[in-house]
Amino acid sequence: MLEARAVTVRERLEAVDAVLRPGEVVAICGPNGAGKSTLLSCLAGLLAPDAGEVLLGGTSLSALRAYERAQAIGYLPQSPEVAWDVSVETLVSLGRIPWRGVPRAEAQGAIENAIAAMELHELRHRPVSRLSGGEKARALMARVLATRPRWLLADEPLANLDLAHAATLVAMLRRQAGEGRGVVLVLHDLAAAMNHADRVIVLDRGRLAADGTPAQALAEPVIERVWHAKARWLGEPGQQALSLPG
Ligand SMILES: Nc1ncnc2c1ncn2[C@@H]1O[C@H](COP(=O)(O)OP(=O)(O)OP(=O)(O)O)[C@@H](O)[C@H]1O
Repeated sequence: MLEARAVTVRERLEAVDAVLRPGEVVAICGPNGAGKSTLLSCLAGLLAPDAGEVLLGGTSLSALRAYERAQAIGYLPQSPEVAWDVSVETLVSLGRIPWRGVPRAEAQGAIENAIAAMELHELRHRPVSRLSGGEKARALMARVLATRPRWLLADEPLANLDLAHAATLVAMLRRQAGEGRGVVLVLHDLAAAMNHADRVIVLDRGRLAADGTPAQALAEPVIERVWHAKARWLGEPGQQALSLPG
């Protein structure tokens, strides 16, 4: 389990509690500035809370060594920077850094699976500087997958993807959850959260506003209270769209 216990970051998060379970796809939603990225960074162990703590399997993240944390938790930031202009294949292989000492064949298998999962075969030798925004996003997700972490934390992973690649990514994340990994996604697209998450956490001005099934946490009255929008859900469960008044 990955647990946020009364996590507080000054002026950004106020005593947020959340217990995340393996096998679940959890969406973190909320308006701009609500604290979503801040919470995800705390869960990844990249930002230390001012108060409260994050526990992984009962152990405080701050007590783990950096490589142990990196083996367990894969993190895709909202606007990732790539420091060196390496090829896609090299970038993906950087996901194996936390696992130094693991047999080469196992590492290569993880890299090949990640390249296949993100449909990057044709781009594997291309320098990162010559990728489109969506291609780069897929390459960076493949780097996270190559680590084979128990937890996949991604900030707006669908933002740059076209329809088909977004569907591929959603299916892949569901498979990861089906294999027992925990998947935590910051999503602005409330329909994606409604249709694809098992559970939704809503933040509002640094506080927990709702936590439950998508139907509970993204109910129309919650959307009105948190987003100040009179929206209506249309369509069948699993294929819902959000209609906003013009
Ligand atoms: N490094 C920082 N130092 C101080 N305050 C910050 C920092 N980064 C973000 N903030 C502030 O903390 C609050 C929460 O930011 P955060 O990025 O977590 O929001 P978010 O919900 O992810 O927003 P968005 O949807 O716009 O990406 C915002 O008011 C933001 O201005």
